[in-house]
Amino acid sequence: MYTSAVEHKERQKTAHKYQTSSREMELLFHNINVTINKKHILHDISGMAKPGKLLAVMGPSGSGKTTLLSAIAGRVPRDKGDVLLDGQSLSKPLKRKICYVLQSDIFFANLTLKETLVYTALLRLPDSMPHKEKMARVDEIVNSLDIKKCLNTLIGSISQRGLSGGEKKRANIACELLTNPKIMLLDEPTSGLDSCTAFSLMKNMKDYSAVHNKTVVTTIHQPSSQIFHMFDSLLLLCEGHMAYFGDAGKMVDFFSSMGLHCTPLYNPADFMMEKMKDSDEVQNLIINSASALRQSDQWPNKLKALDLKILANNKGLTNRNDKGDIDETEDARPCNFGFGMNSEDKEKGPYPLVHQASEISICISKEMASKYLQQKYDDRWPTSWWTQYHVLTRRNFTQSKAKIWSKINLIHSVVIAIIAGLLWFQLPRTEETIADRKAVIFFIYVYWSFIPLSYSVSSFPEERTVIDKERSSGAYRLSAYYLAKMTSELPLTLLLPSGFVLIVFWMAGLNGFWAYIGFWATVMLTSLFAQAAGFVIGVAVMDVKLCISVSKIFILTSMLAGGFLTTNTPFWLDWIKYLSFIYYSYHIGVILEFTEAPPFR
Ligand SMILES: Nc1ncnc2c1ncn2[C@@H]1O[C@H](COP(=O)(O)OP(=O)(O)OP(=O)(O)O)[C@@H](O)[C@H]1O
Repeated sequence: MYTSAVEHKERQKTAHKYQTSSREMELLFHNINVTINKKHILHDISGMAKPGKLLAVMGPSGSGKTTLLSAIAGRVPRDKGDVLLDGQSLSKPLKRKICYVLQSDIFFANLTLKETLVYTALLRLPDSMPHKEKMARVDEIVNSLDIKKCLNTLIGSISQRGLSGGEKKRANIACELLTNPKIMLLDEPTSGLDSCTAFSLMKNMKDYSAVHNKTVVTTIHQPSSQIFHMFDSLLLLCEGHMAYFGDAGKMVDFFSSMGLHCTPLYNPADFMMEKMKDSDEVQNLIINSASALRQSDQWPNKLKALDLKILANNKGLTNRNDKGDIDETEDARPCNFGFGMNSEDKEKGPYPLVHQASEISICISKEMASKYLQQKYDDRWPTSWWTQYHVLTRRNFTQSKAKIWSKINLIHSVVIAIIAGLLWFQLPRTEETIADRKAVIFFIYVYWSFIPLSYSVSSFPEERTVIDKERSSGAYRLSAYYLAKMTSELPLTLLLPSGFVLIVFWMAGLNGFWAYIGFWATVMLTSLFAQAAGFVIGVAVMDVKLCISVSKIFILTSMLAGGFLTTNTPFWLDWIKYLSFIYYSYHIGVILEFTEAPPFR
């Protein structure tokens, strides 16, 4: 995949073909209000971010930065407010144009960085894109983010060493960049990094957004002055209220206008944070000044137009959209507040704000209707169900192979099989061995119920965060994931019990070849059932500790009611055996062992 520079350039050219297939997008959010658990977190937050530019969202801890990004990405419901991409409201297909890089690094720990990126590319890039181009895209992102040297390193986890914190942050961003999003939302990409690594990461992002004309919004806690000067625009939040929105370079002037002066050579970011954590009076002063800024000439026209629209609606002005008589030939100037204005439109002069405001509903509905219908089918899933199933099976197998093929599992099963085989070694065909024969049969079924159940029960809760993250960016269907998971874990479920039955059955000297085949088949079915039961418990409970407790109750009850340990249950509890899957397996095993068998002496 990583070969000569010439080849790399060629690949970049072809990758570029897919990147520039559609134009880049401007993000506009207006009067965002969010309440979570009855707590009003965001109050009328507005702002915009342009292609090729970096918008930084800053504010003290708990001021609502993450909530704002989540609301823009459509992952947190808004009480009110609009999010517009190039003038269109945020629809489901448009959400896929946004990538949201979470603060925490959520990955499969057993995959290498290269595997992670390749599987992400295969899952999230469209089927129509040739495999070679997908790999070229991975190659390009790897070079842009400078992570080539750690491609073969495991992602790792708390208990297993892997990528460093900075490398994980880059890996996180790389996975999202693969889909060539129009808008990138980064939540605290530099948290936990030293200043040098943080600077290099932000520089990578700045360069990437400039070269590829991407719109980038990032939250950041306390940037160094070097990082601060990279920002094009700045949105300050103070306890969920807007404290500033405008050019990053003019923030100091804004504070000076309130009589809050930043001394030369002092980091403007530190200065601003100090002021926003100051007394209530200072905080109110800042919030009120930001409010006044919204009424001033410095406030962007596109945001003003939206303010006016709300004002017009509140005053009950008639909206032509309500009448349903849209004249498409009348004044064909773009109605999306100048987004994509051509020179002819510009000559016609600025479109009156009030006029723009009254037109907003019309443009959104007209443009959306056609675009949405067109995108509805194109953008629902990036890949077909079959691709998702196939790639997820491979990925899950790679991720779980350490667990599936671990030497410990293999040795553990062989040792138990040999011990059981020796304890019940070549049972003579006498009446005294009937109880032992039943015991060995029961033991095999219980053992191969317990093992698959205990593996599968914890796998969903462990993977849930990764699956949630991937599914919220629309990567694949749940059905594809579930079936892929079942398929990839089949080897564990079937191969080990096959070997186990082979050893114990013949060592114990049970009833001949055909009984062996029937016995093997029922052990396989029992294992599959136990695996499925484990998945169901895992999905239903989702808490690892609780899962283990519930699965213990389930397996022990199935065992007790299985028909071997208890034969004289009270009549009013006799029905319980029918709820035990081991009861059915055990009785089939007993039938196979004692019918059509040589007579007992
Ligand atoms: N599910 C929730 N229930 C109640 N309050 C919440 C919930 N989620 C967030 N909040 C509150 O909303 C406020 C804003 O949280 P948010 O995570 O957006 O802040 P932040 O600026 O990103 O903080 P930090 O910089 O520490 O990450 C906080 O006071 C937080 O306690």
